[in-house]
Amino acid sequence: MTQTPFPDDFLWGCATAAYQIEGSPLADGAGASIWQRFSHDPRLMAAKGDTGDVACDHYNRMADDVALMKELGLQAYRFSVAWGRVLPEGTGRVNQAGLGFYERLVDTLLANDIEPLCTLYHWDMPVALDDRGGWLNRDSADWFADYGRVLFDRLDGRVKKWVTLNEPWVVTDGGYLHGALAPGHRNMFEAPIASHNLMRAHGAAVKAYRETGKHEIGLVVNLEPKYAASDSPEDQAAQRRAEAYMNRQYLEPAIHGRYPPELKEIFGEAWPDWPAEDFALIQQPIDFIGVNYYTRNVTRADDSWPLNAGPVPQTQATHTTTGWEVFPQGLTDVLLWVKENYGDLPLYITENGAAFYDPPNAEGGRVDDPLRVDYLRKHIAAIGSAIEQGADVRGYMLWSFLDNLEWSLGYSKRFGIVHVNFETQARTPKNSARLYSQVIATNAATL
Ligand SMILES: N=[N+]=NCCCCNC(=O)[C@@H]1[C@H]2[C@H](O)[C@@H](O)[C@H](O)[C@@H](CO)[C@@H]12
Repeated sequence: MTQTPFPDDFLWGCATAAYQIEGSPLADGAGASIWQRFSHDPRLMAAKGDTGDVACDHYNRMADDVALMKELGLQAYRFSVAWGRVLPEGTGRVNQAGLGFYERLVDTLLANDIEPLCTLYHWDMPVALDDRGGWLNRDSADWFADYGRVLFDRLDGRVKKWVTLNEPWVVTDGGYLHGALAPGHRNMFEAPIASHNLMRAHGAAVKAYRETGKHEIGLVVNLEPKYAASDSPEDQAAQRRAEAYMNRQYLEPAIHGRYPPELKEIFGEAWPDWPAEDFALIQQPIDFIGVNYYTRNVTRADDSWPLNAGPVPQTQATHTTTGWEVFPQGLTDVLLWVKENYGDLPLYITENGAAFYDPPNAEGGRVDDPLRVDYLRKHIAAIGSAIEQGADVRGYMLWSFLDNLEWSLGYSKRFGIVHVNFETQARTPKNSARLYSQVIATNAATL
């Protein structure tokens, strides 16, 4: 066994998101989100009948869940705020009961020596704002900044690491281009507009934070390294398009105040001429980049829409139940790619994990999940390798603490290191949770 020690102050935690775990989406005056609407629409939801009405019932079980985080030795916990709990109409009136839940969550975490990392937007826009155009409305930047101010004013200081957006790529590719996620639009002209307004909103929220904030704020992007299938010019160009579309579309404007040129090539007439002043807003300096890593993509030229670039199936590799290749090297590669392209901003792995079939094991409530244990060992070692090569990685938020609602795929895709029996709401740490506790205790990767 080889041990790779991590930096002394490396932060080990887990990540979740409001709509995926909380349940009670309309409790205590909360306003419905686009996921409340989407999950109840059998025409849209792939896993028909799987809604966020109960989920992991975390809204009612928060204290016990935090106690379990403490038992596992978590040092940090990345959660998201349901915008509609705090601002039921999205703007204006503050729902103190909703804000109070997050205040209790933060205080309970701190009382258990667990650092809170708070994500403002993890996909659940209030329907009241979606009905006003949602991310297609340029006013969304102001709506989002005002929402951020409510949270910054109440929680900054207790929360010292803020995230504006979780994965703007998934929000627009899933919600506006392909329609697989809320709000379920399929429109090539809408996707760039939603993307751009999301990034304007990111900038506006960072700017609002700098008015009073005394700590750190960053952006979380999902990065999937693209490896050209061959040296052919066609595959090389396909790799550049795929990398620009998923991996550069958000970091380029946030860090460099520009878009990659491939996006105009991809979207053509659907790619607007953006007002120059928008980039000054988007390019607000941030304190860290959050990287969500799950898998890689071997990319070749094909006739798929809209990229004319698609994956080469890696049939020999292990895959998760979401169909993603297990490829730990991609995590090392993508962390070094961020360093090379976006400089030495501190990095956090804000999500990494895998869904596998986890047969609950009756004996003593154990859940044996060897594939996830292996996945975590290898990906944590991959981070150690990136750190050894100069990447300034400060923490790791494992996805996810609990089995939860995997968006349109429902509850069958289990990412948790803690098994949830959705009939009884019983929580059972899996063997992967025990492994993670050891990693945290030793502050080292062991392979
Ligand atoms: N093909 N392929 N490529 C992989 C692309 C991954 C894009 N999806 C994510 O990153 C989502 C992120 C989300 O924050 C969380 O809310 C989700 O539960 C996890 C698990 O799905 C991940």
